[in-house]
Amino acid sequence: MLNVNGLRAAYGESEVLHGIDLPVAPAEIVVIMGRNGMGKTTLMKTLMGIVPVKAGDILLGDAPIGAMRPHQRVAHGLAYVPQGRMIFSAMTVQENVETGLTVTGRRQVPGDIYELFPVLREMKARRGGNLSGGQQQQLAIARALASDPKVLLLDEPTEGIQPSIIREMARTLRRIRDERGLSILISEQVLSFALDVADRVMVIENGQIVHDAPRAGLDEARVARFLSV
Ligand SMILES: Nc1ncnc2c1ncn2[C@@H]1O[C@H](COP(=O)(O)OP(=O)(O)OP(=O)(O)O)[C@@H](O)[C@H]1O
Repeated sequence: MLNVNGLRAAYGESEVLHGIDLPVAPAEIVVIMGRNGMGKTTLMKTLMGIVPVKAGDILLGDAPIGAMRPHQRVAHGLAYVPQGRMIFSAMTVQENVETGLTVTGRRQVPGDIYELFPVLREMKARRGGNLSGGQQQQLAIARALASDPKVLLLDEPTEGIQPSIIREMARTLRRIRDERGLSILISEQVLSFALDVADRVMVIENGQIVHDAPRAGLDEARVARFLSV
């Protein structure tokens, strides 16, 4: 569903991604793990078109999207939950979700989004800034789903969220995958969450993929070693 081949990206002269190959199958959840500064956020931003592609291809289904502007990528079915969530804090919960509708032409938030996140239905009229970290993360995912994506990107979704909510988030993401057949790519540092949610785990180090294995039979100790400083 998402196929990335030989992807390179740079900030000015400084190349940060050095040829990433990354296939994400339909309805597959892939978690990219790596320590701070290894290139996870740069990868997400390059996939979204916030950082330009220096070389390589990004295919979403059959469509080459690597030269498209971010909003065109969203229209083709890519959705993004950025690190830090970026909720519009002065807008209500409902208004936040509605900002995700723009590419679909719909006026109303589909009810199944609130079925996934009942707490958001209860809090529709609250300002986004008044929600807890876990609720804001649900809101950011709901906003991304409102654009009816084929591929969902989440950058470090567990950051600043308590362990019980992290486990619930893993369940919800698997449910979204099962119900919608969505492909999901997550960047993460928390190994227990990756083990809960992933079908495949990859490790990025200094802008290169250094490990790639299915969740079943994953050598957890080896992945943990990559994550320790
Ligand atoms: N805007 C920028 N300009 C120049 N260099 C940058 C910029 N953003 C990130 N970098 C550099 O790119 C490299 C990868 O950073 P990136 O943020 O992608 O890592 P990360 O794995 O997402 O880390 P974190 O977990 O801290 O978010 C780092 O060396 C970082 O210093």
